[in-house]
Amino acid sequence: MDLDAVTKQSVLHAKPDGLILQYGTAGFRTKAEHLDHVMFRMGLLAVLRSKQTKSTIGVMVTASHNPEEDNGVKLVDPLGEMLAASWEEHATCLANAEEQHLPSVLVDISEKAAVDLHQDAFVVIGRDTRPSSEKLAQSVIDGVTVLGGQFHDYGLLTTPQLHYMVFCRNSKGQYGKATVEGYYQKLSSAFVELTKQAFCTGDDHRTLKVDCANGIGALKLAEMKHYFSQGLSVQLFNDGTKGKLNHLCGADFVKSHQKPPQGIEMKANESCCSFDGDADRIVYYYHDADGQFHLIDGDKIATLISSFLKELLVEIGDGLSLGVVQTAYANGSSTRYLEEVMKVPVYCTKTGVKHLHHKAQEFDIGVYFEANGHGTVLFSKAAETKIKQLAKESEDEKRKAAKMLENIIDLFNQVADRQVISTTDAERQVVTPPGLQDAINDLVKKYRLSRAFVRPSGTEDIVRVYAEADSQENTDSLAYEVSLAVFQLAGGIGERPQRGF
Ligand SMILES: CC(=O)N[C@H]1[C@@H](OP(=O)(O)O)O[C@H](CO)[C@@H](O)[C@@H]1O
Ligand SMILES: [Mg+2]
Repeated sequence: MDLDAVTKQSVLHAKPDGLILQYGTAGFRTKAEHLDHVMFRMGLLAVLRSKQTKSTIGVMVTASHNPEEDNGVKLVDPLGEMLAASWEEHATCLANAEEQHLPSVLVDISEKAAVDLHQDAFVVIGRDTRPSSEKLAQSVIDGVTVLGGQFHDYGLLTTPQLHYMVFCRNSKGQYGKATVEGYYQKLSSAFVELTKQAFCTGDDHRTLKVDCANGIGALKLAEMKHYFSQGLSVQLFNDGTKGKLNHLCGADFVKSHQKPPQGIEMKANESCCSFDGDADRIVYYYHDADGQFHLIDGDKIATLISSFLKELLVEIGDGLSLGVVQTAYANGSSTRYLEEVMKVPVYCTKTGVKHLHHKAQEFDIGVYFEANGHGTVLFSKAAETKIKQLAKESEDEKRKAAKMLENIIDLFNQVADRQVISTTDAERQVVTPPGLQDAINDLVKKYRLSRAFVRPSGTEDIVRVYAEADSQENTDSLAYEVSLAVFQLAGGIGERPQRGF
């Protein structure tokens, strides 16, 4: 490591004095103007991680569903998963080191993680459409090059595409071609094949209206839609030509307001969906003939996918295990339905794709979704081999089911001070401050079929309050009462929470 060169370059990406940031639920996130040094340093860290794993590492510049003025960065590990937890700590140390300590922190990380500094390093970089992203991606590149790493800058990419590129490169192309065309080809041909197998006659022409949150999803879907042939016609809305990123649109808006985004025309029973700012979330919705809005969020998507998979697994009869992973934000009825009606085991992890992904890897087939629309299905290597074999060798009905599963494998890109509040039990119970959990328990008891919990966000400087109950009115009241308890017992500042916030 040429530490003198690092010190010299770092002056051009100086850390604002006293600024402390945490590698949170999905990397670093804050106002874009505070992130230049973090980007440079994540370039440095990506090189060390690449040397240590002897693999390509990804860096994605995005702040996902957060406002346009924010930005963020996350690292992607060799198999396309989120950065390992032990390296999140290194990331936080490196991002917070004062200028003069930067060289020693780099040496320290290399020693602790037993990085072979003679090894080559390769880093791939992607970014979303935020005005600040291009310059910040250049700072990542500066960090990579000063430590002698090689890189490929993909420029504008969705988060799932960057995960895909990393895995393709590390599987030496076996997973697919590490290009955007490779991505479109792989996923669209699996989709087209599967719809041929699964649809009944009469549904062979489908239209889907897509709210792209005025983000990167619009650019990439505009390219990808030509690959679906005639089986699916895609119409783009909120494509970034007029509106602001994530403003009054996108998956987060639709999920948290439980209403359609602005900028989309919906007729009765038309299928619509929304991405978030980096297109790694999706929620579907429609208006019925009476104008009632119906949301198919992550919980419902997980349920639909699991029931489809379960039918196919029964058909192939091969005893492969199926499990569903959710977070505390999953609606209680979806958990009950999966466990009691579908008889599928359900597990709850902390918020954030990295936690769900990890748990889902324990099954032959692991379905995981956050209620807000992040999710995928993971197939173990053993399950994939069995399915491929059955698709070739077995009898008619079995073979048909196995062939569908084979396409499903390819369809999923398998590659994911508020701190006074601390939590346990997959974030469903408050540990500190004392008294807050008792207060929540008392409030929950007042309502039927109710649940509530609170936790500090890992992407924004806020405390999130979750509530569910038997009616909208009761849910709103419970949410209001819990937020008052938080305000009183966790040292709330500023205005007291208002009813119907
Ligand atoms: C309740 C909620 O939606 N939380 C989101 C949000 O995390 P917070 O730690 O809650 O801010 O952003 C994460 C990254 O996009 C996403 O994984 C997660 O589900
Ligand atoms: Mg996102």
